[in-house]
Amino acid sequence: MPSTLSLTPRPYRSLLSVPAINPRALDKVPQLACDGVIFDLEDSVFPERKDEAREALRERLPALARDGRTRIIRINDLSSPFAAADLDLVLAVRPDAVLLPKVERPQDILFVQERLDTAGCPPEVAIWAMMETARGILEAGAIAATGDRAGRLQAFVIGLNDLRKESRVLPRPGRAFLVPWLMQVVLAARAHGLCVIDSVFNDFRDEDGFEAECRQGREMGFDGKMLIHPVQIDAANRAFAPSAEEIADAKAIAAAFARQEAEDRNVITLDGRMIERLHLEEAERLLALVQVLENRKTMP
Ligand SMILES: CC(C)(COP(=O)(O)OP(=O)(O)OC[C@H]1O[C@@H](n2cnc3c(N)ncnc32)[C@H](O)[C@@H]1OP(=O)(O)O)[C@@H](O)C(=O)NCCC(=O)NCCSC(=O)C[C@H](O)C(=O)O
Ligand SMILES: [Mg+2]
Repeated sequence: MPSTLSLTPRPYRSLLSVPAINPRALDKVPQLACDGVIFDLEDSVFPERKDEAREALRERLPALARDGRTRIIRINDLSSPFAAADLDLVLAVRPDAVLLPKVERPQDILFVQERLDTAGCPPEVAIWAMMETARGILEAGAIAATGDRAGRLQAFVIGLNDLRKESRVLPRPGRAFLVPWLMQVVLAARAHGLCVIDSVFNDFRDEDGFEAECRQGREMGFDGKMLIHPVQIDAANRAFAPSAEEIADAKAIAAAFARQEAEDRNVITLDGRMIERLHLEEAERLLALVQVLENRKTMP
């Protein structure tokens, strides 16, 4: 059974990583138009400053991004000396999700799930997993399956910096040699009803390169992209939102199936194309997302 959490149409077009140690970056969060914020305790925080970063989040997170945007805390990996205190923080401030880096085995998810469950953490606090090691990619299906039967796992996030480092695949436009692994993660996620977020793009001044990678990510089926800099937000929001053509097509499909003559039919013709009820389900999912995005625009 796919996770029920993932069936809620919540937009994840743009998830900005904000170093928990950087107060000026934290100050910017309320003004940013990203769909979610990943408050980072891992790679962007020097080991000697982990306590300070945790304290900043303990103090500031309750007031940050309370406007419906997703609040995620990325903790340090479970084998590090920092993970226990990071999890204590998660239990104290209860973000929408805790993001685990370098997940390699189902047990990594189950360990954190057990910790949250036994501490009485509400089921709405989800677990997200970074897929960024060779073992993690090879085990993607088994890891995704931990989200079944109302497990807390809700999303995968790709981490290409770590994956390139370990695999030694060179960074190249088009990511040709990485695409099979990325698609393996997308497929594993979808098989178990999870969301799936594409990797960061490091060269934040390269607008064309970033837009091309967002387009590619959308075509590959990702729900959105993890970002490192505010300048990347608008392009990601555009690329991962349904286009005007897609919205018009979804509305036409919904209207065609709403006609009386389609009432007892599973297959109809629309503009010379075969349309089945599965296309209606796709159209309804897309229109529900559009509605959520519209509502967000009108929020104060
Ligand atoms: C990459 C950066 C270090 C660049 O910082 P900087 O040189 O300071 O950029 P700018 O001068 O252009 O900044 C302009 C103002 O914007 C604010 N800013 C910058 N980035 C952010 C941000 N992420 N969130 C909020 N605000 C931000 C700056 O503070 C400037 O404002 P002001 O100080 O008032 O002048 C920097 O962008 C950065 O630290 N980015 C995030 C780094 C990070 O989170 N890394 C971890 C995620 S990457 C990852 O997960 C890799 C993955 O694991 C994998 O394996 O692939
Ligand atoms: Mg990483």
